[in-house]
Amino acid sequence: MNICFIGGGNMASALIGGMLGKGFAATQINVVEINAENRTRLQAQFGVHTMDSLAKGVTGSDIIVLAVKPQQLREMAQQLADLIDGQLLISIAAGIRVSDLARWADSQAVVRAMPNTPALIQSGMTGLYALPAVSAAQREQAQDILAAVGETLWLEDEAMLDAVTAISGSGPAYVFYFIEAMQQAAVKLGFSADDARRLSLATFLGASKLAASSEEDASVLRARVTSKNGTTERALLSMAANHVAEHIVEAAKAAADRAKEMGDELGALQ
Ligand SMILES: NC(=O)C1=CN([C@@H]2O[C@H](COP(=O)(O)OP(=O)(O)OC[C@H]3O[C@@H](n4cnc5c(N)ncnc54)[C@H](O)[C@@H]3O)[C@@H](O)[C@H]2O)C=CC1
Ligand SMILES: O=C(O)[C@@H]1CCC=N1
Repeated sequence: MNICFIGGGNMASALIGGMLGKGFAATQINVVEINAENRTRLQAQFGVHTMDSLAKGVTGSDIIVLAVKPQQLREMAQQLADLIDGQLLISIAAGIRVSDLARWADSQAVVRAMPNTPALIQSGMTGLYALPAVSAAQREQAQDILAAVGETLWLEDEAMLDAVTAISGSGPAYVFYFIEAMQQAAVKLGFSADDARRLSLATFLGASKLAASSEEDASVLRARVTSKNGTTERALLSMAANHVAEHIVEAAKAAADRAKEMGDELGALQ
């Protein structure tokens, strides 16, 4: 299975790094990237073959992963229309609907996926949606690539991919934001930046692993930390008074709305 990435930026790099770590061979992967600096970085970091010509990258590829920005996708897909011959297209662009991509690329063999950057360490989460014309074998190819870098969730309703984008696609940024805030708190309480980083990261890792390995709901695990009239209770009361949970829900809703808005705006282009 030969795979061509078009666009070799942040998300393509995370996917490529994760795939190589899981046993894919660098010789299976071509990357079409217009930026020369990025091509040099990709070659040095992953040993993959890079090029700036779409035609060269696509030749001999079974699967094409579209990893450019949503605003760049239409032009690229329209160029691809003359170059492809039944290869599976996997788009990871936020918001862009499969029907629009199928129209631009003049192909029905299209899967829309929403991965996330922890794919780099095979700890990703990807939502997937396939057009009805995608064969079972092609669905399996998409599954093989994305399952290599983490968990997958196939959706029956494409609109739910905007929600996946808001939760797991953008989600790592929310978690990093919380880690940053914890580090700031630790520094304010007197720790060096290094110790603040250690304390915050170990706490996130430990709590995440505990939540993932437990049958209990997060609310139950939270209650076990929270002694009556103790320190945690004081912190959680402060968070509740500041409506932290509601703000997080609102933020994720804003992300989902933005995904839909991008789909509407960019999909309206012929
Ligand atoms: N960064 C993230 O966490 C996630 C991003 N995505 C999606 O992945 C896509 C890429 O996002 P990033 O990697 O963050 O962006 P990025 O800007 O890091 O990467 C895009 C790359 O495409 C290249 N490029 C632009 N036009 C090109 C063309 N015509 N031919 C070849 N290369 C071209 C750019 O030089 C750049 O290196 C977006 O559509 C985004 O919605 C999806 C999930 C998560
Ligand atoms: O911010 C974005 O638009 C992309 C999609 C999900 C994560 N990054």
